[in-house]
Amino acid sequence: MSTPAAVPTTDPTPTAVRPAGLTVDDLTVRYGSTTAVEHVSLDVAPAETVAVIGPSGCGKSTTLRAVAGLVPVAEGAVGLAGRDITGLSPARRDIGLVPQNYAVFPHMSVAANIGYGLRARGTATPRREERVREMLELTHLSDLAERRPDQLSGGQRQRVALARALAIQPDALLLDEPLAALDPQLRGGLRRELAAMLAATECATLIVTHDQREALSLGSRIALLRDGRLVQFDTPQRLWDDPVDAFVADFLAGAVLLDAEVADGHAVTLDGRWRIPVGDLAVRPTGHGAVRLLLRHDSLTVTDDADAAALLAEVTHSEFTGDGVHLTVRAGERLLGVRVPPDARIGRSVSLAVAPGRATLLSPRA
Ligand SMILES: Nc1ncnc2c1ncn2[C@@H]1O[C@H](COP(=O)(O)OP(=O)(O)OP(=O)(O)O)[C@@H](O)[C@H]1O
Repeated sequence: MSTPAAVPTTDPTPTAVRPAGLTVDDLTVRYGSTTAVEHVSLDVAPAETVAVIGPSGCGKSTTLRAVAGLVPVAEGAVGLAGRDITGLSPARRDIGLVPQNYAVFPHMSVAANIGYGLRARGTATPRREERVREMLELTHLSDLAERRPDQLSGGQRQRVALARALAIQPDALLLDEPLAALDPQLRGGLRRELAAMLAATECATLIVTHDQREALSLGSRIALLRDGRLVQFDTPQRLWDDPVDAFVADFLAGAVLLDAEVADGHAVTLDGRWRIPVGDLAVRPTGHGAVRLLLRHDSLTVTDDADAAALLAEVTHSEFTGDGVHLTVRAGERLLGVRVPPDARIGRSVSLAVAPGRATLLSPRA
């Protein structure tokens, strides 16, 4: 197990004026000739949790590392609690970091691990012991205070790392894939526990994950990155309901976003190959013109070949899911998903219709 990241050794900043939480302003980070993060801006209010999400290599960890001061900022600024911390060393940032492998000191007890940052700051023993007790309680580790990390489960070690990061009462908490190393069976329970623990803190929390479910359930807002750039920064609901582009729709919800045109009571899409009666759509257009059609996994059904509004599509893949079969079909250049009952007799092509009220029309994005 690797050694933990540097822990702040200075006294906390006076708390008189602390207007803002964490701000990342036009951040660019380069590793030599590789630009890992490009012009990313986001903010996290005190007591808020923002999830940073995106495909592998999109710059999530780099964003976190730049906020922690572990990689240099090429352009832009990082602010915390009303001060510019861009040029500060990691130790002077009042930030608690839980790195990807939630490293803890293997030779120290749980309690000593949690109290480490406080000791490094010279916090008096009675206050330190009180704070360690509070953190043990918050993370449900009181009974394990004297154990060493190798006597703990993965989930318990993760809680020690979290408790240690929170013990110093940081202004910001950074969590890099906090549940990634855990068994899938453990993750659901720990996700709920983590949400409860984060709700009990006052710090601005930035959590990196590549798990859509984790982001949707833990973040009050989500920053979605692609190729080092911020694609959308919004509430989970708005990302779900109104994705800015097809990438966001697909990444977060496995949904498909098609450009469409409304004319003569139909939404026409896929280069005119599919004319969907607007009465079948969840949101009916008020006028004519360009719209976007959002299709989710339950938006389509297989219909009769004689259905005039049907779209003929070629089946490219079928996957048994227990309660049904998930078909991937090709319509022109686009791949769409449709669920059918397990006993459905499906040939090499299918006729698709919109399940009434299950596909949504969105306004075009500027
Ligand atoms: N130390 C480094 N030196 C050079 N390039 C790096 C370094 N660390 C990361 N990169 C590159 O920067 C880009 C962003 O990497 P980063 O680790 O931030 O992505 P990520 O979104 O966290 O990925 P993952 O989900 O796989 O952990 C990638 O192209 C990566 O290869």
